[in-house]
Amino acid sequence: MNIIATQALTKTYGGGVTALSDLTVAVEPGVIGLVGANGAGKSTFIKIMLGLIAPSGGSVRVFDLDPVTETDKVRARVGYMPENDCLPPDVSAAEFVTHLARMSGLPRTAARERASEALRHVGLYEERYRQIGGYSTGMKQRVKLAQALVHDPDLLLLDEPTNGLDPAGRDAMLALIHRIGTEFGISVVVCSHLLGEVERICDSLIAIQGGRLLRADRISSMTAASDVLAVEVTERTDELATRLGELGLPVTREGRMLLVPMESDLAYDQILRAVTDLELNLHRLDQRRHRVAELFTAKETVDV
Ligand SMILES: Nc1ncnc2c1ncn2[C@@H]1O[C@H](COP(=O)(O)OP(=O)(O)OP(=O)(O)O)[C@@H](O)[C@H]1O
Repeated sequence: MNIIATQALTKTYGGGVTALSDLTVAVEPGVIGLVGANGAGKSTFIKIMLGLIAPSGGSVRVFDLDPVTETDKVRARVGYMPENDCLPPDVSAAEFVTHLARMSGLPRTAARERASEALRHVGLYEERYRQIGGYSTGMKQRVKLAQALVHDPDLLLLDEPTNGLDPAGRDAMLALIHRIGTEFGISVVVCSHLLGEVERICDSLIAIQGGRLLRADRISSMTAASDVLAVEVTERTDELATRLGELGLPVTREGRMLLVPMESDLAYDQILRAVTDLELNLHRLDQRRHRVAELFTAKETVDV
């Protein structure tokens, strides 16, 4: 079953900015990366799924519910971690997360227990009675994640969860998200402009550019083997390139690697023979895999 399905979803803001255009996508459960450059329309998509803003055209269903007319039902099943800093500095994490649990409808005692549990899951149990204002950026991001988890949702929508974190903090946050997705059985949509980050922890990707869908697929399909052979020798790469050229193979060089299209089954054997004839040490010879970054035509659109 799809957890999210859109049909020709479009959002035009006042002033004529089209943030989403004709977006049709069906999303299965799992850890899903929503990637695109700044301004691609990721936050707009998330806000529409939460019923915070209405689409200008097309439709969206979350757990087969309409976020516009069944907003409460959608929010009961969805946890949201916003991008911006939005935490009150003068209360403790325990008080804040308990308060949000109460707002989601839990009785007082259950709310307190669930808040402690959510803060334990994100690694803030020991620090939960300290005021949020004294927390580091990484701890604040964890509080935001805990409040998204507190009402035991089936889907988490995380908007740029690694924002402002140093490399170690990023790794820890990504590991935590991956654990939530795999161990808790909650589906997670991780929204990011950093393709390399989401690629590490997601099963599938939705890539958008300028509000339009580039591709939605499992990462394993996106990185399927290509019809190009990559060959690398430990030294004398130029000599091998010349020899392969003489054999009529169209060779291109990429750093220390030579790339040869597999136009026929012969290419593989010809390369091996050339390496042997020249008495070179073969470092690698394999079918090159597609890279997810190839999705984005212009290199500068995402940081890989
Ligand atoms: N409330 C608004 N009014 C007018 N234009 C808006 C509004 N919110 C977003 N936009 C515009 O819509 C486009 C998509 O913005 P959105 O925030 O959804 O992108 P994003 O992919 O989340 O980018 P970022 O990573 O920078 O948050 C941008 O051009 C943005 O300037």
